[in-house]
Amino acid sequence: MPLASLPKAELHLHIEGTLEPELAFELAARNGVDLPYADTEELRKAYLFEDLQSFLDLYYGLMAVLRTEDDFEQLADAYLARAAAQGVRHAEIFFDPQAHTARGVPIGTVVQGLDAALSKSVERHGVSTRLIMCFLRDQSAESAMQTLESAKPYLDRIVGVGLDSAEVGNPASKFREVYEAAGALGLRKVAHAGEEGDPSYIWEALDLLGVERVDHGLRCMEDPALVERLVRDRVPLTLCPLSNVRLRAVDVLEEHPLPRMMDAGLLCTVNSDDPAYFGGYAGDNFHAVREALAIEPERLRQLARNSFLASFLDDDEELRSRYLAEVDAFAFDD
Ligand SMILES: Nc1ncnc2[nH]cnc12
Ligand SMILES: [Zn+2]
Repeated sequence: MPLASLPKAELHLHIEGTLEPELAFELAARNGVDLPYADTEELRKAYLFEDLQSFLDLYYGLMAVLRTEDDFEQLADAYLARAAAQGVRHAEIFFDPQAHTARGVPIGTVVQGLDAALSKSVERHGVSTRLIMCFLRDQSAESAMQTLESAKPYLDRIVGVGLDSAEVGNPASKFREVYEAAGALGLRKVAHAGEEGDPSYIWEALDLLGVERVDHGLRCMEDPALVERLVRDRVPLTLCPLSNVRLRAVDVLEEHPLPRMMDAGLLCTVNSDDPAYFGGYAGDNFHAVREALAIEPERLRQLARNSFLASFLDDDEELRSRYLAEVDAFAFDD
C-alpha cells in the first residue's frame, strides 16, 4: 500500500486552516463578502509567510467568508473527505470560537455547523472525530473565560480545550484560571507551546495548565531537562513538519528535528496544522518527512501508532485497538 494510506490519527488540525482558496471564493460569493484578492491564484500567491504572525494575519482575514452553519459544515466535510483519502482514520479537530464571535458569528453557529459534518463522518468518510475548542492566546484571559462560559450549552460535543495564535509574549500562565475551570468541567487539555516560544512556554503549559499533549513542542530540544520530563511522562508532541518550514520555525525540512526527537524517546506524532496554507494534508506530511529525512518504514509505522496512542480515544479503547491493528497490518510497498 502507498504510504499515504498508512492509517493514522490527526491530532493537530485547525479546521479554519483547511479553507482552500476555491472554497473561500465560493463562500465569499454566497455570503456577499468582498475578498481583497482577484482570484484563487492571487490568493495562493499571498501564501508566502515570514513567521507565525504573517500567517495569522491572512488566516484570520480569510475567515470573513465563514458565516453560516452550512459554511462550517461544508468546510469540515471537505476536510474529512481529504483526510480520509490520506489515511486519516481519526481526527481531533481544533476550532477558534473567538475568531468567529468577534465577527458576530455566534459560537452555536460554529459548533452546530461543525457538528453537522462530524456527526456524519464515520458513516460518510470512515473517520471518527473529536472537537477541541481553542482559546486565542493574544486575546485576554477574560475573553477566554467568557468563551468557555458561552460553550457550556455545547460541551457534549467538545472533548477538550487548546491554546493557539501568537505565542511569544502570551505565555500559558495568562490562562491558568480558564484551564482550571475547563478541567473542572471534565474537558481535556492541550496547548500550543514551543512553536516559536522558547522552552519556558512548554514548561508553563505542563506545570501551570496541566496539559496532556503539547502542540508542536519543537523547541523542547533546546532544554535537556525538559526532554527528560516529556519522555518520563510520555507527553505526546503533535508535530507539524510542513507548517514548521512554511512558518520558518525550521529553515528546511531536511533540518527538521523529528528524527532526533524520536531518538530521544519523545512520543512524536505528525500532523498538518493548517493544510490549505502549508502545502499538504496529513499523508503529505508523512510523505515529505520520509523523503527529506529518510525515515524508514518501521519508524513511520511508529509515528502512526503514536498518533492513536496519543489520541483521546481512551473513551473507546475498542476502536483504538482496531486502529492499532490496522497500523500493524499495514504493508509498505512504495
Ligand atoms: N501553527 C499555529 N500556531 C498557532 N496558532 C495557530 N492557529 C492556526 N495555526 C496555528
Ligand atoms: Zn496549530
